[in-house]
Amino acid sequence: MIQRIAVMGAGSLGTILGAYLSKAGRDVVLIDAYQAHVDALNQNGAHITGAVEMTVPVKAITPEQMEGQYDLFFYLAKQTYNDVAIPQMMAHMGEGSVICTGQNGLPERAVSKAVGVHRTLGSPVGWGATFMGPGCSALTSTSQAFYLGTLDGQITEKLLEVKSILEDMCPVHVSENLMGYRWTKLLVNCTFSGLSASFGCTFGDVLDDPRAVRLAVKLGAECIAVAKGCGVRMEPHSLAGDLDQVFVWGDEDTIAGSVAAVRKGWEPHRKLVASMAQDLAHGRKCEIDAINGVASESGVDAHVPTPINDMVVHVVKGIQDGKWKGSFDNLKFFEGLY
Ligand SMILES: NC(=O)C1=CN([C@@H]2O[C@H](COP(=O)(O)OP(=O)(O)OC[C@H]3O[C@@H](n4cnc5c(N)ncnc54)[C@H](OP(=O)(O)O)[C@@H]3O)[C@@H](O)[C@H]2O)C=CC1
Ligand SMILES: CC(C)(CO)C(=O)C(=O)O
Repeated sequence: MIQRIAVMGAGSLGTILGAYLSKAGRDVVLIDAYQAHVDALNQNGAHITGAVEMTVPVKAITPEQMEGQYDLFFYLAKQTYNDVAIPQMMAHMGEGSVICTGQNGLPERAVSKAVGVHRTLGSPVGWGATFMGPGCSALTSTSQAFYLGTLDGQITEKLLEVKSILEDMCPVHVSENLMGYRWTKLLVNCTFSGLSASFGCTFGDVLDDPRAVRLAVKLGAECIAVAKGCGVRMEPHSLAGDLDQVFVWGDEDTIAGSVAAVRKGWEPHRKLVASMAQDLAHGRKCEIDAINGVASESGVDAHVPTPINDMVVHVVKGIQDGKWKGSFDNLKFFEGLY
């Protein structure tokens, strides 16, 4: 039975999930490395703005203040912090404890390597958030969903318990095919998040630029080919639309049809700025290796070429290393590839 819950990494997403679980009366603590944020959460509550407005009293601590065992960790720190955060959680887990990772990419690999497949759940997140400052996060999606599953496809009692906890916030779609959800979310991040980071722009700016939106189609087609090559059957995701209609690469008429479908389907998300782009704007390392980097690596394993994903990794790493800035000038790197 899950009683003690921890949200590990209470930033953009974790502040919001923690607020909903606290509001529902759960025994939940928000754990974050940013002391001023932890102090603000304890003093003023979690202030959620954007698609909802609410301020909820919450309990918050830093990782060093963790005590005893937690039954469930919702893991929402960036994958760039895995080396520190996973051991911190492991020190406070019992045999029956689980980590449910909502991180982007294919994050169950690192978590299950550390704690075992039986203590790993995956929960691709179908909504967006932006950290506004100590104590405050903005919910940037008007509708929200979680997707949930285990690596071995079993629908366990623990999984169903976690489902009912996440339902304190929004609908939860459970499937035996977690990797199907993962790859659809990975496509969302490889396409629009990768380009939002490369060009330092919103999803809407990608839609509006004829070359960028074409690149998004080609990136999506690469992801679908790699997923197929890896034997993954992709599942529907609220942010991605009908993949087989939208991300088809072929002759010019086919590409024009895909571009039109992408523009229509992604219009509601035009204000989103990818969390990778936000990290770069703040001079931080972003999750590029865990996103387009993972698509490229999986392409190598599946013998599927991924030239556009490879180039997104190159461009974003160049921004991260201060070699160039995120701007539409970076379209030049993709010339001749699409
Ligand atoms: N934001 C979004 O819209 C979405 C994000 N995601 C994914 O969810 C994950 C979390 O993203 P997001 O909420 O944006 O991330 P944020 O960076 O906003 O929040 C993560 C928080 O974790 C803190 N942190 C870092 N290390 C530790 C640690 N060892 N222990 C506890 N806390 C720690 C960070 O502190 P500090 O600031 O001091 O580093 C930060 O406050 C990522 O994998 C992201 O890709 C998925 C869907 C949407
Ligand atoms: C799709 C998106 C933009 C949702 O906010 C996301 O996953 C991210 O920013 O990392």
